Amino acid sequence: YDHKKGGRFSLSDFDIGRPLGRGKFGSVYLARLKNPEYIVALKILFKSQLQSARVEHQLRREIEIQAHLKHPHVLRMHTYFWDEKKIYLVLEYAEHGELFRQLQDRGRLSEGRTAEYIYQMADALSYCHKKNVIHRDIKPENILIGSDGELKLSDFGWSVHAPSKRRATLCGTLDYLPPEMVNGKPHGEHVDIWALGVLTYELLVGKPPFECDDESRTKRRINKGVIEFPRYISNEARDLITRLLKKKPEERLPLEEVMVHPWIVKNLEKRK
Ligand SMILES: Nc1ncnc(NCCc2cnc(NC(=O)Nc3cccc(C(F)(F)F)c3)s2)c1Br
Repeated sequence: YDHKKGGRFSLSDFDIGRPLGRGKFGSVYLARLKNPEYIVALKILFKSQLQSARVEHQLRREIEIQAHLKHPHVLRMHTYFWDEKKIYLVLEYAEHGELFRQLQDRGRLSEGRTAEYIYQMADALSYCHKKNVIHRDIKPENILIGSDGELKLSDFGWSVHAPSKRRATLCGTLDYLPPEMVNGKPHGEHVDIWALGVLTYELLVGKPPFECDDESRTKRRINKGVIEFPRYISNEARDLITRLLKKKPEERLPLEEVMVHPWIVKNLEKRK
C-alpha cells in the first residue's frame, strides 16, 4: 500500500477511537489505520513528560527491544512515529483488555485458568530470555488478553538486556520485586521467574503474597520469603509457587520446567 515514502506514518493516517486506558505518561486509544484498514492500539506520549522524567533512553530501549520480539504471547509493537510534541506507539490491539480487570471482576481465578495463563507467560518469557531480554515489570496490569482469550505480555518500558546492574529508580508497586532488586543487587532474567511466582499466587488468591500497607514491611516480607497459602490452594500449585519464589535467583525453577510442572500439565490436560 502507498504509505508515505520513507515508511513513516503520521496521525492523519489513522482514525482515532475510544480511549483504552490512561497511563502515567499518556493515554492509549483504539485506532484504525485508514489504508489499508487495520485496527491498532495507539499509545500517545508527550515528549515534555518523557524529558522531565528523563526516561527517553528507556523508551528508545523499549522500541529497539520490541522491534525484535514476535511471539503469540507478546504484544507486538508494529511501529512508532512522532510529531513536534508527541511520540506515538502503534501497538497490537488486545481485544479483551487487561488481565488486571479480569482479576478485579472475578476476585480470583480457577486453578485451571491460572495454569493455562502461567503456561502462556512462561512460554513468552522463555522466548524473551532466549533473546537476552528481561521484562522486569510483570504484573496483571501489563498482561493483556487477545481475541481468543490468550494472554499477551506487554509494556517493555522497563525491560533491559540481561544481565543488568541498572539501579533504575523503581517506581510503582514493590510487590513483584525479588530480593535482589529490592536490595539493589545486580540482577538477571531470574527476576522474571520470581515475578511469575508472584503472578501465579496473585491470580489464585486475588492478592500478591507479600502485600503490606507500607513499603518497608513489604520489603521485609519479600526478604523473609514466608508464603501463606489459603486452604483452597492445591498442593501442586503450592509446590510450583514455592519453587518460583526462591530467594536465591539460581534456585528458581527454569521456565522450561515450569511449562512441564505437574500442576500445569494436569490442568492443561483437563481443559483440552
Ligand atoms: N487493549 C489494549 N490493547 C493494546 N494495548 C493496550 N494498552 C497499551 C499497552 C502497552 C504496550 N506497550 C506499552 N509501552 C509503553 O507504555 N511504554 C512506555 C510508556 C511511557 C514511558 C516509557 C518509558 F520511557 F519510561 F520507557 C515507556 S503500553 C490496551 Br489497554
